[in-house]
Amino acid sequence: MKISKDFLNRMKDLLGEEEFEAYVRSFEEERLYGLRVNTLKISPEEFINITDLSLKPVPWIRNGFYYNGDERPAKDPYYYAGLYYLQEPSAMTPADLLPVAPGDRVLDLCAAPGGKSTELGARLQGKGMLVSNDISNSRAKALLKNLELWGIENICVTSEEPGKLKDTFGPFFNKILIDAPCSGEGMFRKDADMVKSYEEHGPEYYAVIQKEIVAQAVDMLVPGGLMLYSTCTFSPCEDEDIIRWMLEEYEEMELLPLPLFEGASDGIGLSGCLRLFPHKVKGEGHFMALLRKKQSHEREDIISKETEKEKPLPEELKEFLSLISRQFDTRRIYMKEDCVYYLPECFPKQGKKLRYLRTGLLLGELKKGRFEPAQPLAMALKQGEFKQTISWNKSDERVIRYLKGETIFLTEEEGQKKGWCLICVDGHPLGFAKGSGNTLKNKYYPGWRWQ
Ligand SMILES: C[S@@+](CC[C@H](N)C(=O)[O-])C[C@H]1O[C@@H](n2cnc3c(N)ncnc32)[C@H](O)[C@@H]1O
Repeated sequence: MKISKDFLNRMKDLLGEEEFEAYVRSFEEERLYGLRVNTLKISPEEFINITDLSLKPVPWIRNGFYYNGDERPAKDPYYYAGLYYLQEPSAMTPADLLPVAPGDRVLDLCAAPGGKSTELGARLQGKGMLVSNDISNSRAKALLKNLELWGIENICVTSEEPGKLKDTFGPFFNKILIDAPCSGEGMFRKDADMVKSYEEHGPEYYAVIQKEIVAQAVDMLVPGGLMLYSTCTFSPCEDEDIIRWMLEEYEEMELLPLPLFEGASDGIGLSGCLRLFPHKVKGEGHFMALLRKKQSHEREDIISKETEKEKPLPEELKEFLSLISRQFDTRRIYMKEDCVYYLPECFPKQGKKLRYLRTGLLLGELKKGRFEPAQPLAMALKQGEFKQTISWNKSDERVIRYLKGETIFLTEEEGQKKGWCLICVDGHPLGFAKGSGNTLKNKYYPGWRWQ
């Protein structure tokens, strides 16, 4: 790997001679592979019991694990069931340090492909709302898939400039994550391509963008709300300098010191921030700072108290929802063209239109008197919640055949099925099928098929 002298000199200045040597030696070590367990669907302890992967815990992340680089966790039915997300261990830290709780209104401003949003969404446990945004439409599509695979139902996915979100939402969120676009110095060992893009756009280029994003985010935070700013780069001009600038520019913002853990370092020249270096932790490079907008109590008027009226639902939709043992609040059901969505509980009425890739959980489509359930609904269900469920062991060859989109035949023991069935692997939903005698017509979403 060819790293510019200029960058290495800057690192030497930043770290001092001795630590710099240790940093350079870290490039000879193998890159690390990590996965994070989806606590919406399974506990880390249960996951360890059922997986074939050889896992070792990431010491500072409760649901984070290292796996061996020669294993292929993305070719595993449990991956298709959304039980885990593949993520470099240091990158697990920002979402872990933003204290998100059920009921929060969370904005992940630079969210694609969803490494942090998936964790934030899991922490909401279906209550409150997560708005995940990325300016890049193509990256936002990957984000949407990851969030839906993960089974998060209270999401909105947008692809907008932060200023447009600010004009629409105003001060609305009580937790904001900015995982800012950056020069990526902390990822050189993991991804050699980062070195090439670094030559094109270095720290100074990104510092301008970061300030623009932060400025919009401050205005979207309610008083008392928390903001976690993170990058995967080392240059202070993208890290501590941005935080210092924010504190000077917005006197309502204050820095909340982050707790250090073994291997983590304090901010450079600004105590209370947190840095991760590849020569000190088993992970790549990261920077984080937690801030709060001052004022002790939140504004009461943020969410409109205006309540929607109960809506009459089409009969075919009512009939399908009766197969699910969960109460749907019909005021949150939103129909656009033939698609039916279930909006998050605090979805605000907005004046201006945003580029939404998704508003809430996609329940399905109304098709000439029928209702066809959608893949995201299957992923958001628990096995016991759907009337007719079929669960196969991971070793049953029909699991992969189902994921490939093939028609499946039931055994005599399984009996005959009629109508919609939720297909599961070891009790974890994969998608829908429609039973007709001993045949299951495959309804797995074609765009997600096993390749
Ligand atoms: C570091 S990556 C985010 C990684 C993501 N948080 C994750 O954990 O998977 C930064 C993202 O910011 C997006 N981005 C760049 N400029 C932006 C802007 N002005 N507003 C919002 N997103 C932006 C990029 O498209 C990129 O996906």
